[in-house]
Amino acid sequence: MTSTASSISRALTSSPVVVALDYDNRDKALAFVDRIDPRDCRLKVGKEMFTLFGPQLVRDLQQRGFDVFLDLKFHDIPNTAAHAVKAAADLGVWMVNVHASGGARMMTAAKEALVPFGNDAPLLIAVTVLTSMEASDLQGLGINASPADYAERLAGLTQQCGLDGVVCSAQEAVRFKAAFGQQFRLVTPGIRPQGSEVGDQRRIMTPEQALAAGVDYMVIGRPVTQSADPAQTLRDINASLGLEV
Ligand SMILES: O=C(O)c1cc(=O)[nH]c(=O)n1[C@@H]1O[C@H](COP(=O)(O)O)[C@@H](O)[C@H]1O
Repeated sequence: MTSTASSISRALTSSPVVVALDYDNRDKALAFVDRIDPRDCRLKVGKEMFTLFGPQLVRDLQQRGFDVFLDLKFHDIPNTAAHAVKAAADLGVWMVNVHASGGARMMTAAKEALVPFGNDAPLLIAVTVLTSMEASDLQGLGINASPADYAERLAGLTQQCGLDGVVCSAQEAVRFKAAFGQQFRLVTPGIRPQGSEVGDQRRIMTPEQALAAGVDYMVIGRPVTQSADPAQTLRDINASLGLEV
C-alpha cells in the first residue's frame, strides 16, 4: 500500500521544529528549502501550497529528505475523511490532520483507514480550536464553553478515538499533558524565538517555553522562512532546546 514516495527513507531529525512552508511561489519555496537541512526540522504543507502545487510538491520535499506534515485539516463525512487520510498515507507523509469537530465517527473512520499501513502510517492528529478563535466566535456557533474548555473536550474525544494527538495552543500544553498523558502528542503553532517578530500571532511562547510546557512539535513559520540565514536560525532554535540534531 505504500507508494514510491513513502518508500523513501524518512529523515530522522530529533528536532521538534516543523517549519510552516507558506509560499504562493513554488520556486521560492524550494529555494528556501534548499537552504535548510532535513536534520534540523520537518516541513508543513498547508492548504494554499497543496491547492497550488499538489502532491508533486510533497514528493519534491520528500526527495530532499524532509518529513512532511500535510496540514489539510480534513472535515467531512466519515467515508470521505477516511479516504482523504488514506490518500495522504499513500503519499508517504509523516503527519496528517483532521478537525476534531468532525466528530467521533469521522475520527474513528480516519484512524481505521491507517490500520493497513502498520508502522508506516503517518501520525494522525486533530485540530481542536483554532488559535484565531475566541469565546465570541464559539458563541456564534452555539457553543458556550471557553476556547480552552472546548479544546480540552475535543482533545478528550480525539484521544478516545485513538488518534495520536492534537493541534492546540502552547498555552494549553501543560493542562493537556496532565489530562491526556505524555504519549498524546501536542502540536502547537504560535511559537516565536526570543527577539523575532510576533506578527499576527497573539498568545505566543518561545521554543524553550513550549518545550518546558510539554509541546512535542512546534510549528514555526515566518521567523525561519523570512530569516536572512534560515539554516543558522534553525540551528539557533535547536541549540536553545539543548539539541544537537
Ligand atoms: O494548523 C495550523 O498550522 C495553525 C493552527 C492555528 O491555530 N494557528 C496557526 O497559526 N496555524 C498555522 O501555523 C503557522 C504559523 O506560522 P507563523 O505565524 O509564520 O509562525 C501557519 O501556517 C498557520 O496557518
